[in-house]
Amino acid sequence: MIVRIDGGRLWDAESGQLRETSVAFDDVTGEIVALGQGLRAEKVIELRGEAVFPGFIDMHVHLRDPGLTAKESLETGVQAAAAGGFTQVACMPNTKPPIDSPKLVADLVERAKVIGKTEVHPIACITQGQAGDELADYEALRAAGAVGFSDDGRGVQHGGRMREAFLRLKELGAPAIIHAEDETISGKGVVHPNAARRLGLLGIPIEAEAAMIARDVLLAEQTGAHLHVCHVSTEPSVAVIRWAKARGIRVTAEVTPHHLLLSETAIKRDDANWKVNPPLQSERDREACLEGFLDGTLDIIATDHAPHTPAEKAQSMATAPFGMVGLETAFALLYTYLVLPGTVPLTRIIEGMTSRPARLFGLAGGSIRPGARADFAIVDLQAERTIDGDSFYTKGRNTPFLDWRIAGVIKSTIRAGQVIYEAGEERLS
Ligand SMILES: NC(=O)N[C@@H](CC(=O)O)C(=O)O
Ligand SMILES: [Zn+2]
Ligand SMILES: [Zn+2]
Repeated sequence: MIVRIDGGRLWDAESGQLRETSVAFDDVTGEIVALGQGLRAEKVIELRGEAVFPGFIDMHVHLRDPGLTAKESLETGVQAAAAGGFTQVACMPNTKPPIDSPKLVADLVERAKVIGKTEVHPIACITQGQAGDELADYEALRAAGAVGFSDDGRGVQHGGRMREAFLRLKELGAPAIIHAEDETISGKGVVHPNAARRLGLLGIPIEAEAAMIARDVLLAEQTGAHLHVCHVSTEPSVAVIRWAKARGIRVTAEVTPHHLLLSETAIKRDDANWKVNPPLQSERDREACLEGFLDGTLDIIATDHAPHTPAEKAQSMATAPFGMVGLETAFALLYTYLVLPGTVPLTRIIEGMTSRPARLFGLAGGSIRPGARADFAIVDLQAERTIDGDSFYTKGRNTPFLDWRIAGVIKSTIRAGQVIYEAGEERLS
């Protein structure tokens, strides 16, 4: 059946503007058929001036399934993703067991298909069991549907092992997606050194991140593999990546909403909702990330959605796990606090959440044009709300953005021509 969306303002990537026009898609093939006025359709979705963006893509989320489902399950995770306007997410393998076998990869893809909400692209382990030693079977994992490889949660500490991984990933044409942290530098630290001094906690020296990025861009240069750097958070890291790109090294990078919007100066007390890895860094680091995102050194936005149970996050920052939820607040936070004040153009945010991740990782979607997959995030940019954990679809409540006022409410999300989220729908469990 041909379905038409009327009354919306469609994102036009070319001009970076919203245009009052219609779009028609086929809900059987799941593809966009045409844009413009006067399109024939058997069914009409009537909007009232909402913005229609390409479905958002998040290359870094933790869905905690299998094994850690007290924090999140595949069901609640993909519903949270759909509620955030995301039609595709890539999920990290630090589950229990870690995603290091083709069967585990295929299971996630299959189960996500059955749930029928956001599409899930598993990222499989770089090392078996994420133990940092023996390499996983990349070819088999790729064939099962892995979009890339990462030991996220930890960095691969052994440079020689990482070099072997790069060689094999180059062969396969798959990206190495790195959590950059030299643990001999970060040690047992939990927050930025300034916050550590204020609160009597252990600090994470900021160079723990850039030290490993520097190692890995050099390995990428020599092996020719695609290096993708997760959650970049410091000024020296941005500088190293900028240098590597100028040198022609195949490196791409992501930045999170929390590292663009918050710095350690905002941590007022020992509250584990503010504990994340890499930590909230200095104001100077935050500004460098913003600059890096604006000039394209940092390619894409990724949430690093990392749900934990309320009990885990009730602990002191000294012992609570690292991580913040992000799927349901990402777009509105960036829109309200970076786009509306004029700090970042809307087009850069949308590109960082749609076309760029699609292009870098070879995914469907990411643009609104005939023949593209009918993936849409439909957003009321005028509507405002206050961030309230009780309204979340994720099981996680761990966010430092509680009570922040945001503009931009996701009204519905469409993937491959099917409505996968409507505001106010019931929670899966
Ligand atoms: N970002 C975090 O603080 N935590 C992540 C791990 C990670 O992304 O490194 C998690 O799995 O909880
Ligand atoms: Zn990480
Ligand atoms: Zn992560």
